Amino acid sequence: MGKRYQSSNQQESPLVRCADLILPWLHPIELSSISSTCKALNDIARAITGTRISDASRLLESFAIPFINTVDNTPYAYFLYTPTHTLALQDPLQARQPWGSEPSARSAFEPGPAVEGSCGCECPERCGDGGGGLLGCPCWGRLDSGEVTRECGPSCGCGSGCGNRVTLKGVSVKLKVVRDRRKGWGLHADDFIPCGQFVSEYAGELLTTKEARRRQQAYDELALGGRFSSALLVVREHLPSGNICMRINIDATRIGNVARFINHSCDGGNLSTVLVRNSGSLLPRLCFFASRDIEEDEELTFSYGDSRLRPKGSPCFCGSYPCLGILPSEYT
Ligand SMILES: C[S@@+](CC[C@H](N)C(=O)[O-])C[C@H]1O[C@@H](n2cnc3c(N)ncnc32)[C@H](O)[C@@H]1O
Repeated sequence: MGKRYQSSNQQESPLVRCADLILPWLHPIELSSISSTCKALNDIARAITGTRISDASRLLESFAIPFINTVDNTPYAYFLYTPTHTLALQDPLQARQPWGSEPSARSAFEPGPAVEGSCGCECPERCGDGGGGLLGCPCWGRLDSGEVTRECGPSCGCGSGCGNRVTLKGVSVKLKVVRDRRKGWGLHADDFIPCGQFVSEYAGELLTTKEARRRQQAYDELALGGRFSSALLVVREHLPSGNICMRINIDATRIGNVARFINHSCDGGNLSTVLVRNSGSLLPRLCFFASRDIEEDEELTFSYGDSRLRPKGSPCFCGSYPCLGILPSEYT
């Protein structure tokens, strides 16, 4: 394309190259019609950007979760939204999801694997209605460590109003995604969150360990180029003996929910993680609960791990008193 028509940040797309060949042949009326079409498209693109800024969750959560940026001109972060964990896609870079026009309040991704033939509870519409409170429901339970808890799920007879489906209803509190000059985007409370309140699942693609290692290597290389942050989390579920019994790799980098914006804090932050097992689901889900009362506007954080054990990370800007200055790197 003739450099005359190319603005400094314009990529030479096939469309622009064709335009350069075709436009010089047009009558004035045709040229002006093309010009007004471009203005209309520009208006539509601006409106879509505005809608995207207003809700990171694409209407897939109960409350809109806006992006707030007062530090630079990045309007929002682009990723595909899934409210719960989902099977890995062959090529997540090619996957698309409409965002910013007519609402499509339905996740397009396949939920995590189910246990075939499993049976859940046979409680009426709400567990506990049959007497005995939630304690009477066979799905209810919490291990002594408090790190794993059980809930009703796909194989249960109870309905969505059951009180033992706390984490299955998606993000349950008002949140916002706020830009920080050094940490990038971060998740903040947009209202007071009481201690013990369920906040969000860590949703993303479920990967095999081989695929997790492959992707982590690719992400590390991209991160060397600067301005790329990945969100691949490895969860290790331990037996009481302390031996690893299961590892779950959740990648929220391309497909995930707003928990992908939760930054690290060396003091452990204000969120605790709990593995929730739902009757009928093969894999547990990693869920965040408030570990203390959280004030409106406060950033939500948790500990990514101990950076003394994995000292290869980039600088940490958590600002907490015991900050070690290094972000724990994910060990895949
Ligand atoms: C799961 S993402 C969190 C969201 C991320 N800030 C973003 O903009 O998408 C993890 C990345 O966030 C950044 N990050 C998280 N906690 C940080 C901290 N305490 N200090 C500096 N950077 C942090 C790092 O780039 C890290 O790789």
